[in-house]
Amino acid sequence: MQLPSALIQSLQGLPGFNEQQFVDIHNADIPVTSIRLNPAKPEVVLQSFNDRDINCMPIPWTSNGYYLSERPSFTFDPLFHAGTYYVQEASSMFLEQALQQSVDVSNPLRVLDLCAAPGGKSTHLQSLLSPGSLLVSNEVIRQRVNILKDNIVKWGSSSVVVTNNDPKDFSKLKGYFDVILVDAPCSGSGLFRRDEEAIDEWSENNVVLCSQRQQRILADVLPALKEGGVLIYSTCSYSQQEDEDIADWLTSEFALSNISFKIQDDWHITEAVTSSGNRGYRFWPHLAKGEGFFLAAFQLHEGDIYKNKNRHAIKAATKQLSPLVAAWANPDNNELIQVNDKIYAWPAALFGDFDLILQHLRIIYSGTLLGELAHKKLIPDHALAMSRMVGEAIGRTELQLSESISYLQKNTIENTGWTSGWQLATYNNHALGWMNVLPNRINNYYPKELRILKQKINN
Ligand SMILES: C[S@@+](CC[C@H](N)C(=O)[O-])C[C@H]1O[C@@H](n2cnc3c(N)ncnc32)[C@H](O)[C@@H]1O
Repeated sequence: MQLPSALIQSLQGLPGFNEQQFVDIHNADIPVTSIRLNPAKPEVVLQSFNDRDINCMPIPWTSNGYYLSERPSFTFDPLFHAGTYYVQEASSMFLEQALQQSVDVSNPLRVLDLCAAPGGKSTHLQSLLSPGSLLVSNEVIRQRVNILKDNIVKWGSSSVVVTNNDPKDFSKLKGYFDVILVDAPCSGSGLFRRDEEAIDEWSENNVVLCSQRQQRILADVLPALKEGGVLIYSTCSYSQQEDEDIADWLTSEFALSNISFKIQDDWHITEAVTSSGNRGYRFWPHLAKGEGFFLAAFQLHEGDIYKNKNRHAIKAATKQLSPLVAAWANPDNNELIQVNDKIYAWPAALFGDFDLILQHLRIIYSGTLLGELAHKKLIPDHALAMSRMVGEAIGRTELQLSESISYLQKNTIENTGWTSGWQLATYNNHALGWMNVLPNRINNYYPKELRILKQKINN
């Protein structure tokens, strides 16, 4: 098995990582088969395996999980189809510790499993929740919902709703869930032992794309978490960008605090401490008996979920920029900000909201673009001409109808003795845009993309 060298490189120095042991275990071909029993169905399963000389060894971090000494044909086992057990990777059953150590499961809870297909963690959650609890088991990809539904049906509880929604749809259920599990789609390095083809699909670029998608999914679903509620995040990737970095991003962007768990030494789970001091739990296949897995949990504080509402991502630079802008604009009640060479005016009263939106959404335009800096001078933007902020000292030249049309067609305009310098072209006293009148010509600054393309009214 040829593991991606860029992956190996990126894991150097992580607690618990040992290159030789990691490579060896991937090449050792020791399949780990594990099942989780359904406590709601009478326990005949272990006996049936024993009858077939298959040993069942308890998985230490879960109450109903067992390693099997060999892999039987599940397809031809009626007990499998009867939903008496689920074939599930052992590491991911650590979810049980995360849930039981972070919430009181003896209370009825509303739980969302956001990325649920094919249903391993949803069936596990069903077994862990007390009567009166609700589990919403969601899968966004339509083709994967049926397998999820079939597994939920097999598990036999009636307090589950299976949904097929995009994460952001859940923001309508504001503050509704006590627990949200995001078992996120990821680059899948933790499953290389089971799925060798995944190695070819792995790339550093995909790790970056996955981590961006994980952030989007989390940001979309978080409004549905109740104050004091618990978010459990997991992946089957070893990459820090999808694990530790996401944990740090969550606690820096949202009013979440990290929850740490008690783990026993003989479980051989590695505690990953992030650069912000958050704790996550990583399963290395050369240490713990299972596949690669990472889990971290968080609790939402009371109050606004967006922690950084007052910690601006962007800083107002009103004082520094005012002298430069003063000749052009009168941005009273606005703060001035600079993004690269562009200078914007943002309404002072909305500064915090603009800043918050900027951090979470893909903004195309905001406030008023006053202009762009070139050689320490401001070149005014069309948006300023269209605003009510143009400074009173700015010259204005009233155009006739035909001149106005010609200006809007972005044609060259003859200088018929107009005052020189930057000024607004107006029609009926309404600003059309900027022009710069030079001794021998007029530069027409009407935006090219807005220009009237037709040359004559009737053609
Ligand atoms: C790691 S798998 C979930 C495994 C499942 N929790 C289990 O234990 O059986 C991730 C799931 O996320 C779903 N997914 C993919 N893209 C998604 C997105 N943009 N938003 C939410 N879920 C997504 C995938 O279809 C997949 O079912």
